[in-house]
Amino acid sequence: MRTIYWEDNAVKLIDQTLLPDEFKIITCRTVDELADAIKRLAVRGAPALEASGAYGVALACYERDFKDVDELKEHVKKRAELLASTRPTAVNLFYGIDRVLEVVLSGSDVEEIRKKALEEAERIAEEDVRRNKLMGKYGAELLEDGDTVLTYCNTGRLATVDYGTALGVIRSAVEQGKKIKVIACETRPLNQGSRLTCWELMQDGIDVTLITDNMVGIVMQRGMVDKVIVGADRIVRDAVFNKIGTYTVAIVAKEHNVPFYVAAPITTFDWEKTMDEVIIEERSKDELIYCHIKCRKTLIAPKDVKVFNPAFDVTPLKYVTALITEKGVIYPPYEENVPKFLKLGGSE
Ligand SMILES: CSC[C@@H](O)[C@@H](O)C(=O)COP(=O)(O)O
Repeated sequence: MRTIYWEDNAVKLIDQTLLPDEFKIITCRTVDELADAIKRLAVRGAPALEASGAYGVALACYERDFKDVDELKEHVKKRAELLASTRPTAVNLFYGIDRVLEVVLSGSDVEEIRKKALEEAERIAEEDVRRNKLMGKYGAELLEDGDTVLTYCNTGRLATVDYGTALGVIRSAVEQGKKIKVIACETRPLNQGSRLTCWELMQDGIDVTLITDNMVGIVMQRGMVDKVIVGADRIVRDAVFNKIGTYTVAIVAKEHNVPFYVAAPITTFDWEKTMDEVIIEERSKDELIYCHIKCRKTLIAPKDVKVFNPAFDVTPLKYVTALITEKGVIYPPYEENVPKFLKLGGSE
């Protein structure tokens, strides 16, 4: 089933804060509800955020009655602003919002706009699944039978509409009959690796071993890792933004000559920008000082301790062996090669 979908004039999504303990679908009938789900990471992962932004703008068209088309457009613009304010780093969120908003603003009839906005959102969701499969196909060529792949955060079907980016590459290699083992990092503070990646891979019968984030050094030093594949929230001219901790993994991989691959769709590229121009989301102190799943109120640090909690970090492109996209695998020099791939078109 899909991570996020449209049903009965509402956006439905798997609540990722509860997994693996509980599998629950949330129904968002208003943009406020969807914005809240995005902020508290009930839906997360750059491509899933792209679909969330797209469905969110479509949802704004259905939220209430409008006396005319101008009133609808004003309402939808405000709702789009709210969606855009939820999370700043993953560029895909803005891509999804803007694409559907453009459809809304170019329409001239309320019913027609509603229909076309929803069709556009559904198209974006379909494109995500298609491009993940393509990324999987291209990326799987980099994996050999018997490889152990280390991955970080969750880049699977839960982080996308379906199939996944970095996990999609692993999935695709396994579908080709290759024996692949995965080492999943826990990914503190919200444990997307231990809670989501391990759950997803085990559901598919893919061999996965969980480690804490501070075990990356020892597994590389012992030669237990053949390749690293991670996803991305934004790829700029000089760096990859991804879940906090990715940079450390990249440096350790470089030290041990382990190839470090990043799998992401073309809509994750923001090639006009450089690393200094991107906002890194800082999240609540509570994520570090409390046990945050179910036992939310158990202190695991002194309540008054000072906390720094950035959600993402910046990995300079010099650490990246290749970028896996739905258009193919891009190798350095990126300055020269990425623009050629971007010219091949958007998300397909
Ligand atoms: C295919 S998902 C790629 C990235 O979005 C993923 O690695 C990541 O960093 C997600 O962060 P999150 O804070 O869980 O949204």
